[in-house]
Amino acid sequence: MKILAEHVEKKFRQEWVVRSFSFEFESGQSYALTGPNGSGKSTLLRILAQYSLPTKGKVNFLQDNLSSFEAEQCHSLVAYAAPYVELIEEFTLSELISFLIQLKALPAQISLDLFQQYIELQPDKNKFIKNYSSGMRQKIKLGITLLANKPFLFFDEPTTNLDEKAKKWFYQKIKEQSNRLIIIASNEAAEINLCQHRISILDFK
Ligand SMILES: Nc1ncnc2c1ncn2[C@@H]1O[C@H](COP(=O)(O)OP(=O)(O)OP(=O)(O)O)[C@@H](O)[C@H]1O
Repeated sequence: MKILAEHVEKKFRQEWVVRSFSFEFESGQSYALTGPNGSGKSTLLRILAQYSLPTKGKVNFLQDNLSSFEAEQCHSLVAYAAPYVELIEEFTLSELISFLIQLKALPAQISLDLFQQYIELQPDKNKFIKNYSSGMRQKIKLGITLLANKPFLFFDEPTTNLDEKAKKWFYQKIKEQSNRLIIIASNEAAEINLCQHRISILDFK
């Protein structure tokens, strides 16, 4: 599978954030999207995930035979973790996992125990998500994204709020991926170095 971006441009009022971005992303590969604060990494990441529309140009998700997925299928191909993608704060972790399974955002076989083992956290099962620490919430978001049965994984500043142990956990989980297409928007050297390819957004201004 591929993500094909063709002549993508994005303008907010008078500000061009991305100019003429064309790129082919392939399954089994990982890509770091880099650039200084405010350069447009998150904006471009959302467009590539088809969460928002470009001002000009287009993004297509392609099947192995290179035909495009139908627009209504695209959403089901993406798992996305970012500081601006919120968890449902009023749920406990157990309720959150059940809800995500119902939405098909997590596979049916994921249990609370399995999830906790995967994220290497044993938080209080009855605690509301809003009462978890910011690092724990971030790890939960990353766990949900990694465990989603989706071919395209998007991460925006994934190790924000994580301690060293949790960062190493995340790096290891990314290294274990082989068939998925991974895009990480980041300025962190360790996250950028995890990826096989590096794209500087400043080249598309
Ligand atoms: N909805 C919006 N309306 C107006 N301007 C926006 C909007 N979203 C983003 N911008 C502007 O687009 C530019 C790029 O923002 P973006 O968040 O994509 O950058 P970034 O590279 O991800 O930054 P950071 O590293 O700080 O997270 C900024 O000038 C920002 O203010």
